[in-house]
Amino acid sequence: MKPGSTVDAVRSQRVLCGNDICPAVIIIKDGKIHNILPHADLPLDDSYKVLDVGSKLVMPGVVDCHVHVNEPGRKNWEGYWTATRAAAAGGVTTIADMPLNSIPPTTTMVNLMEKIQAAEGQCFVDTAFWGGVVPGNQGELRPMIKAGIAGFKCFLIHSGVDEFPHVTDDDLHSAMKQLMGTGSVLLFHAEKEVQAIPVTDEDPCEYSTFLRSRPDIMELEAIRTITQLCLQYQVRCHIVHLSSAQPLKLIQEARQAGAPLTVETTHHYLTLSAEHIPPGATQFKCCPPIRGKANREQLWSALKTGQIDMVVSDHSPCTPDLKKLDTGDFTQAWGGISSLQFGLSLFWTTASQKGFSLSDVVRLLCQKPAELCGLDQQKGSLSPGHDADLVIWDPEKEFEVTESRIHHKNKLTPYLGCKLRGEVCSTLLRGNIIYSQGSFSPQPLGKLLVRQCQPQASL
Ligand SMILES: NC(=O)NC(NC(N)=O)C(=O)[O-]
Ligand SMILES: [Zn+2]
Ligand SMILES: [Zn+2]
Repeated sequence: MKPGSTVDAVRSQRVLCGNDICPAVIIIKDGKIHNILPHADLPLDDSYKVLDVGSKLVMPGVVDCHVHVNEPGRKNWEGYWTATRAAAAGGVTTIADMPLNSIPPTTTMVNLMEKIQAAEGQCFVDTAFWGGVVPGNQGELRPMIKAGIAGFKCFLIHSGVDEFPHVTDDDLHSAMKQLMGTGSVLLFHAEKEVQAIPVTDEDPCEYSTFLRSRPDIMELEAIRTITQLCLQYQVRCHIVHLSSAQPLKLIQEARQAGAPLTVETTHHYLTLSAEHIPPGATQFKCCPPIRGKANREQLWSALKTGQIDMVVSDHSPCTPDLKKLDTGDFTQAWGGISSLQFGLSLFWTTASQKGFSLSDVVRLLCQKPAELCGLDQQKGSLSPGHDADLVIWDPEKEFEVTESRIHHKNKLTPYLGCKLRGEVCSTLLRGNIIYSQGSFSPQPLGKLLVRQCQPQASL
């Protein structure tokens, strides 16, 4: 069946139900999973439009809750049309769009309305939105919660863009007081300036020079602040893109003490390592930085024990010129890595070698991110009543990341030329085929996951 078609049932020899992989037929009604019938050979009424995928694996669509779409304002970095097509091609059926790199940033109701207008009619997958906490916008937080924002993001260090300033401890206390009792969540870019970054005459094209400028202690001290705030206010807090393994003990102690705290890492911290980043390869630059192999293995162990809750892309693209590949100067290049389309395959390629199961993939890439965004009643698992968001893929199939495959707006990614395991065949959004074998539905069928409302005069 071609992209754009709506199906009434999906039949496969391998449907991932809970911890089991079994033959089944997923019955879809009004875009929702109506029922999951065991045994794939069940006869169905002739009127049913059945997508039979043989022995391809069927699992819930990936929920990537850390994506910088950068529209409005920096559509040349990435936009909804290209980002959500890349998502669909990668089996991602829901994204949550970060409040920065767009201009304006999503820090007020008026700006949220502008973002929603920019996203209307552009999305191939469902799109939720994070608001931003910046100095002085505490009066905007509750109205944005009423508008259906998934939660908020703040930075404890320069964010990379001047229009999204980082917060001070005082700003955090003000924001926490607004968020108390709302059930919302505050996400933190957890790096803090703990020592003046020494100006050195080290070679700026050597990755080690950049890595030394962002030591583990910057994450450790930021996370110390976050755990204290989280315990004090009992507001849900989430640490985005954990790179260092050093704060894991602190996080565990805070959670054991009753902090409603979650933490994510990203595909690049689990796949790449500092030892393999060549001089001048600024496509590998991100903040916090990719650290050494030993650290990476500690992140994998923490994933295995549940100390890290989920894995996301932190898709943070820019235009190629901002990556300074001509000079290879890590200190001047944009920090951000593009990987939205390849997260499922990136994760599975290594996870499958480390004893992770396919149900671990669903927990880490679908269920837990859906919970973070408050979408777990409709997204993230194959349960009756959930949206019929499905990814149909072949976990054993190898493929190479080539430019021609990439649907992101800018084709620069550190994964170019990598051989990955796990090729996505088709992606369904509420029972509609939005992607199949390289082609997309003619119409963008994604919904904006906000409650429509008019901007209120900012207080
Ligand atoms: N402004 C950004 O997009 N920053 C992002 N940049 C990265 N991760 O390098 C981030 O998530 O902090
Ligand atoms: Zn960040
Ligand atoms: Zn980010």
